[in-house]
Amino acid sequence: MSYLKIENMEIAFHTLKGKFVAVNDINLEVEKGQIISIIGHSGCGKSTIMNAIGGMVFPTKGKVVLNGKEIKGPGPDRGIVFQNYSLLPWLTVYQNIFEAVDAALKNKSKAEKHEVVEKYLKMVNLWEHREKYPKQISGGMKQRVAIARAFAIDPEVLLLDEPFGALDALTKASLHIELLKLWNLTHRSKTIVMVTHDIEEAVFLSDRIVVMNNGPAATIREIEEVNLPRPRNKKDTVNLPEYRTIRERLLSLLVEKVALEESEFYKEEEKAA
Ligand SMILES: Nc1ncnc2c1ncn2[C@@H]1O[C@H](COP(=O)(O)OP(=O)(O)OP(=O)(O)O)[C@@H](O)[C@H]1O
Repeated sequence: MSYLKIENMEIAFHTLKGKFVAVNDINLEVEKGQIISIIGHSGCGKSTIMNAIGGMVFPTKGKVVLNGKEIKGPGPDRGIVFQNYSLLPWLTVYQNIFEAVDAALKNKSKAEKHEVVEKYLKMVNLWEHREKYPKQISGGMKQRVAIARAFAIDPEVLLLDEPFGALDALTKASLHIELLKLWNLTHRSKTIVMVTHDIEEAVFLSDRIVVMNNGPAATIREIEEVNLPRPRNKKDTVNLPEYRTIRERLLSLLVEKVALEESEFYKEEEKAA
């Protein structure tokens, strides 16, 4: 039995114009410890699927099962990292992580909790910056705090919704390595589901990539297996022929869609002329 399983899921929203089906007929099985990315055009339901795993939206058909139990709401077994960092501005870097650890790790003593915070802050090279407030650190540093916090509270599943979306290429590349470092530190036992628009990021990090069709009523178009060797580093991995093959395949899947839509647009224009 799979660790995380999405079965025949439809998610519809009630809108002023009636029922709007965002995603339909979603079937996905994820093994424990895998890193999965979901990619697709804007509005194809990537965040909706993530939110269903997070227990923040509910399937209108089908179900999401984690570790044998149907997901009925949010829980400490799942940690979420958003693009906008979601740090509390009135707390320091240290306090932002400590508050979360304090609330989540109920069985640990205060001293053990401080050890956890220190360990993860050091892992993401932010120990020196622990007394700063979010407004005093860069976007990349904030994202590192958010990721360290997510790992520190030790959820079994990490849900990353475009976690590196707003960052420049260099910061992004170093955060990819930080993420894999943290994942290795936990003996690759954490299951990670990530939404991204960045094909290269998806290939570099993932074991499998879910490519969505466009919405409404979006479905899974294809699931690509990424059998690149681990541990991965940017320099070697991006030069592997398999890396390029998967990247090209994903590009053609996503760009083909844009090309088709564009040709429809021009046909409509011709008709109108
Ligand atoms: N609460 C809601 N009520 C109504 N419609 C919604 C709601 N949440 C999402 N939708 C719609 O569902 C569709 C999928 O949205 P979702 O945010 O999951 O897409 P996405 O693939 O993550 O998009 P993006 O890449 O732009 O972030 C969109 O058409 C969106 O407008």
